[in-house]
Amino acid sequence: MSSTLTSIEPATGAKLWEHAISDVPAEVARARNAWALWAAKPLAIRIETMRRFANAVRAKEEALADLIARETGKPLWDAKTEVAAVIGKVDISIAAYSERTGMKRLEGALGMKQAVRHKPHGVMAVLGPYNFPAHLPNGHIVPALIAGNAVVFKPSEKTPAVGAMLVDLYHQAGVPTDLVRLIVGGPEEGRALTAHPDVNGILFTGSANTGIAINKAFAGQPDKILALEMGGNNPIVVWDTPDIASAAVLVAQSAFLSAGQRCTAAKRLIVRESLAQPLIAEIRKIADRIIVDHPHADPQPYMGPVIDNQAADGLTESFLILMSNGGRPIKHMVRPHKDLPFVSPAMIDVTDMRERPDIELFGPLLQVIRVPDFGAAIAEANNTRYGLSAALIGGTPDHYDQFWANIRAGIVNWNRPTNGASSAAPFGGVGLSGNHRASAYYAADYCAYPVVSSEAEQPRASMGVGLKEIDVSAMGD
Ligand SMILES: NC(=O)c1ccc[n+]([C@@H]2O[C@H](COP(=O)([O-])OP(=O)(O)OC[C@H]3O[C@@H](n4cnc5c(N)ncnc54)[C@H](O)[C@@H]3O)[C@@H](O)[C@H]2O)c1
Ligand SMILES: O=CCC[C@H](NC(=O)CCC(=O)O)C(=O)O
Repeated sequence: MSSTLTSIEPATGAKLWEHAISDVPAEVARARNAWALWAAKPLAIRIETMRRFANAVRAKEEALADLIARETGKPLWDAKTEVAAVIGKVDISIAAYSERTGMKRLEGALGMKQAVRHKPHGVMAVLGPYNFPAHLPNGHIVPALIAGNAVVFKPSEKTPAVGAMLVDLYHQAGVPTDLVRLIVGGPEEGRALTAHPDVNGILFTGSANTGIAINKAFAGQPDKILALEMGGNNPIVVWDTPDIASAAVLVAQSAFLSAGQRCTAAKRLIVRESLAQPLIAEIRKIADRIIVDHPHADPQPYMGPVIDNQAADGLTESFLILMSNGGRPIKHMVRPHKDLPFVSPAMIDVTDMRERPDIELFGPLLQVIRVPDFGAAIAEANNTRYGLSAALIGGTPDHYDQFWANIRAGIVNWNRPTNGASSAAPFGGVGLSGNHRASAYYAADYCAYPVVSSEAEQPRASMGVGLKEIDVSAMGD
């Protein structure tokens, strides 16, 4: 067992970063000790510290974007949008805290006064994915800190350097060093956090398999908070539209942005049989023009590599498995460099497959399903255990009403891509995509619990009915 973790640049195979594996109990103890003082600080101080964090990120935005691009392989322009989301998260979380978990006064019958306030849970463990190594963990950490929690943060073992830089930025902004602790490690350290008695909750973003494992590990512990943000097998349905060119662009963006490594990426294109041929031809033209290159290349690429060779091998193998089970290739997945994880965008028609695997193929691989009518399109879209994002392109307002009413997902869009969700809205899915604890604007909800207090300035009271009369004659003078 290695005692260090090494991070590799996907685009070059070069070593990027190395660090000793963390001592999980020691880090949790430091966060636990720092918690009470932070929770007792006025909200205004916690908010001010988060604003300083946003400024600290602004001051280092070039360096952070560069590191994200190098460690994930995503194009530099894509990494810059991730940094913008990190900065934007602060103001959004401040507004969300006051709207969703702020203080409220209620006036009841007979002048009874009640107050609703929120308390932090304690030490929250944040487990991050590799595809958005800064933005998505930050989407748990900022609301957790505003609410008064301490945080132990374990970035993905594939992107620890970005995680380390994020933690440095919190500290530079004045977040106490012991309050946010970096945990360097992999699944073993994730399991140690899950099992630790002093961790009050896990805020997780990652794959459904890992989310389910954590859910099982938490069985019988109703006192622990668990927010699961997991993957998707997201459908994009294209129905009657005169604008095939725009529909094709929306499909290509949904499927191939960030090399398809977004939880909201479209994995299945469901299209009316009569539109299939012209639409597929148009998407193919776009896919043929997509530049796949190093994140810093000039001209700028649309896609970089996927995260590592194992992921690239898994995708090309999946393409072959779909083919050998009846899928008809529309555009093959090609690996231009034998030892590096670059893959080209790929499409396969799986309409005639008897059984389609309902798994998230986390890369630029789009499966096409042709259907005869709108009812069949909705049935196909729902033919998944996941339920994160779904989009309808084209169709009438009636089609959209029907789509919205029948689709089982946390994001249901019309004439917009499946991905690119806003931080200013709730973000989460159902089924294998999440456990009904939406993140983004609703992250405030799982970072604090409500406490209701009935309050009066004096202990004035009466028992009301059901008491014996007082025998006044028996009372002394
Ligand atoms: N819904 C969302 O908001 C969202 C956002 C981004 C990514 N994702 C999903 O994340 C996945 C890609 O990320 P990934 O491959 O890094 O996910 P992953 O599940 O492999 O890892 C996520 C984190 O969990 C840790 N971990 C792994 N096994 C663990 C265990 N048994 N116990 C505790 N922790 C453990 C990892 O070390 C990592 O930090 C995709 O499925 C994607 O759809 C979801
Ligand atoms: O990979 C998963 C996230 C993709 C991204 N979603 C968000 O950024 C949600 C907003 C937030 O968490 O603040 C997308 O939809 O592209």
